[in-house]
Amino acid sequence: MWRSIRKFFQFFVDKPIKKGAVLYDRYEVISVIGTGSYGIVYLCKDLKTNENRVVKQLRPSKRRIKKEIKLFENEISILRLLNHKSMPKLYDEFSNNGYFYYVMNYIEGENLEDQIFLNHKTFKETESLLLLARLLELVAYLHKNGMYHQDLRIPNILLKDKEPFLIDFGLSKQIVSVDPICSSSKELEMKQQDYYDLGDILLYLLYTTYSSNNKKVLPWTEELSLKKETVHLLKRLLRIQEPYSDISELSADLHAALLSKEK
Ligand SMILES: Nc1ncnc2c1ncn2[C@@H]1O[C@H](COP(=O)(O)OP(=O)(O)OP(=O)(O)O)[C@@H](O)[C@H]1O
Repeated sequence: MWRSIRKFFQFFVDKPIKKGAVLYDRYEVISVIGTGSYGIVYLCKDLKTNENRVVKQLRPSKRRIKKEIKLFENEISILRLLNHKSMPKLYDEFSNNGYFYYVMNYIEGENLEDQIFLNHKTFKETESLLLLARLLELVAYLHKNGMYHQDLRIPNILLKDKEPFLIDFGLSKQIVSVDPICSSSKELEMKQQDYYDLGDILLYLLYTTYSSNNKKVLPWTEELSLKKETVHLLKRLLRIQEPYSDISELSADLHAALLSKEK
């Protein structure tokens, strides 16, 4: 009962801002390009520079919830630290009448979830591993700089001409390491969470070519016909076997899988 009242309330309060409205006297709304659990994302025109920008607004229904404001602020503080062509660049942040916004560059790609489920895009084994290798480079950049994404999922990856971009840093963490050589148990835990999520993404990609009339659901090890190196990689990513504790080991196994012949 309370859930449906809350949903009804959110539906009205979270109505997106209309096309043509100008935010902060500067960003003209062109369209809504995404809605997530805590943000509404607009494509806007920056009237000062004439360039397209993306403005993310904290959902109005969440603007009085401390935890949600904290997540939004956390995302901004992580974006401020990023300096990578395949990750968003923060341009501006503002609040207006108690609503919170930040501004980033527009990445013209489509998210991987829509590509798979709406456009029915498929990825063969080698293509899946190659995409994983590109994602691993992005994760390596974050980890090297003491940042952990912690929400690597298919809706948080945009693909533009086969190049992946990482977005949605709301749950990301930054740790200033005391010892640059040895990572603390917290760092290791966060690292392995990102690796696990990469394993989950790889499994999504590999299942795009799977079809069967079999009504019985079997484990992925039986449903998918994969190279033994890919199975080994997945088992370690998904912690079925000893999890990876550093990126060089993971990277070596990924390259071994890429180099071996497809079944
Ligand atoms: N910089 C960008 N350029 C282009 N599209 C973007 C950009 N940022 C976000 N989007 C689009 O908006 C959607 C929602 O963005 P985002 O994941 O940041 O919102 P969210 O509310 O944090 O979502 P979630 O429910 O995953 O927490 C994305 O899936 C993507 O399609």
